[in-house]
Amino acid sequence: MTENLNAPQNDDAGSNAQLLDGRATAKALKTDLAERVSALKARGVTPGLGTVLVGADPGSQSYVAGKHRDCAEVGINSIEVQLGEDTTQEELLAELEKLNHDPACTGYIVQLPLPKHLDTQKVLEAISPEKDADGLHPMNLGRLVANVNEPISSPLPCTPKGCVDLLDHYGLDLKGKHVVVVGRGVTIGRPIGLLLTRRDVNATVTLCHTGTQDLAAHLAQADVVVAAAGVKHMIEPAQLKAGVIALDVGVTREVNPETGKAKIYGDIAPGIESVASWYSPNPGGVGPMTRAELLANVVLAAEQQNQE
Ligand SMILES: Nc1nc2c(c(=O)[nH]1)N[C@@H](CN(C=O)c1ccc(C(=O)N[C@@H](CCC(=O)O)C(=O)O)cc1)CN2
Repeated sequence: MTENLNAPQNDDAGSNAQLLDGRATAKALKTDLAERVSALKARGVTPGLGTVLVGADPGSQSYVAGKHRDCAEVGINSIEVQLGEDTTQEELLAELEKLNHDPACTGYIVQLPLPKHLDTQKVLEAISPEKDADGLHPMNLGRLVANVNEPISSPLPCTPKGCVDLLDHYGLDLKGKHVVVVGRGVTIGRPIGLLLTRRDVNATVTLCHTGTQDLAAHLAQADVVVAAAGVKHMIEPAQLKAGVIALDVGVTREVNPETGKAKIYGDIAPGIESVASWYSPNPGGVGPMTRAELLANVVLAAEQQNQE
């Protein structure tokens, strides 16, 4: 993190709210990744991303399709595994075993959430840690907890890494800032606290969840809010301090029954521009960063699996 852009403390702070543009930042990241992929290809190595989708949830289908479009954009090969809703745990584990041994697959993900009859934790544990493109295998999460990055740099969970890189891209310095994270899920809420409290970021983090007694009191104190509960518009901008940096991460996807079109809603209700100093919209903020970070993990894995 570079320049220090302290949150304004005055009442008209929101009039100059600036956009944390995830689409533009992800594009820049992908340009850099495409160069690294070209360098790998020049050495005869083509990275391959595998995705495993169980069932036909329209949101998950759309995210997986987006991941493969991104792969094509930067030159990564795609391996798509599509399984029926009634796939058993054993059948799913057998598919993962195939990917664990497939030399064309550098890294892969299992799209979440899984149908309820499947054991998500056991599934994540069955992914080879070296091919864990989501950074959600317990060994990789454990390395994040232990803050070990040498000699091998482990894959980091994509959404938290996307948040950190988005803030970094805009030169926002979180040193000494109080970050309030809302939501304790394994893909965002839990790991982001670990990233933001590393010495290179040096923020102070409060993790709020459904058991938090006075969420409003925590929100009112926050210099930075990471809203990752997945509850549509649960946070009103008026609950936040003037000058707050707001990252709207949670996703609620609603389909209009008349048009059949899906619309995305974040966790923060409309109007954040009038309160925040910086804000990430939803859509258009952390979502595209999540996708770019997935590619980054695949490229990193390919580089590490083929060290000169
Ligand atoms: N295995 C995983 N499953 C899930 C993850 C994950 O990181 N790994 N995160 C989410 C879904 N997700 C990635 O899979 C994801 C969500 C949203 C976006 C995105 O780019 N959103 C766009 C809007 C897209 C739209 O209009 O439909 C945006 O925010 O602009 C990318 C990836 C749960 N599952």
